[in-house]
Amino acid sequence: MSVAVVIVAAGRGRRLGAETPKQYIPLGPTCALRRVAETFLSISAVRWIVPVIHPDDRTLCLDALEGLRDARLLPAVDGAETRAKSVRCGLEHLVPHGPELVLIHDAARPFLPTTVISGVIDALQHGDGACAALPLVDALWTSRDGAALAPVPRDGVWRAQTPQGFSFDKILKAHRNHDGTAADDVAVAREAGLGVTFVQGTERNYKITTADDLARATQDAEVLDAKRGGADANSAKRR
Ligand SMILES: Nc1ccn([C@@H]2O[C@H](COP(=O)(O)OP(=O)(O)OP(=O)(O)O)[C@@H](O)[C@H]2O)c(=O)n1
Ligand SMILES: C[C@](O)(CO)[C@H](O)COP(=O)(O)O
Repeated sequence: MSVAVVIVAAGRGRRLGAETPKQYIPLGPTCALRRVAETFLSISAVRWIVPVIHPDDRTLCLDALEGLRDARLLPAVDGAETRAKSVRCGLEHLVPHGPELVLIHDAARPFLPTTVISGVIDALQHGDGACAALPLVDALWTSRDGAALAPVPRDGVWRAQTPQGFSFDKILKAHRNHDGTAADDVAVAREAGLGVTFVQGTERNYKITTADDLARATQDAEVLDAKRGGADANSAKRR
């Protein structure tokens, strides 16, 4: 199965409110966009990767991806004013390549384990759509003016993550028929009547949305890079 990847990175990070869009903020030596690109490049089934960026971020993107010399990493394309419209820009760019499957991932989720990617690809052998997700564990409430009103049943409620993967032709058609407002691609797929299976995500694959998330990501990057540095040093000693 030929697999393409769309990395959506055209957002402005308004809820974080930093000067630089969050996908380009250094997390240790490398930013979220580069971490995500490197993770997908480590998967041999992946044949094409297209980053979708804001037109104002061309230089930031070139700096972020500098030195990643791999023909599978295609030049970045411009996104649009909503996430769904940005995804569509990426999908349209992949049309000439004719992939069978496409994985769509947020650049703002920097710590994506390769096992989650494999889980999504595996699930696509049996259906049109698959989404990394986690069952909800906290109690859910409605409220008014900050006061608790009523509990909301949480059985069967999931928190969607990315990657969200699909048969390429079907999700392209779904996006072409969609108005560009959906929060994620599962919503676009369901609107088109496609089946989507949830596969096991992980808490590590969180999205940087707020300042707390950025602080957490900065710490996680330090721990992860230290571990990797240790592992690299050990394997060099064994050689
Ligand atoms: N018009 C948009 C909006 C979002 N995204 C991307 O979609 C992912 C998830 O979006 P979100 O966390 O909402 O990012 P932002 O839109 O940047 O954040 P905010 O809503 O706080 O402005 C991010 O990787 C973001 O770059 C995109 O490519 N194009
Ligand atoms: C695509 C997504 O990351 C899945 O959780 C999410 O829908 C992005 O939406 P947000 O509302 O901008 O956080």
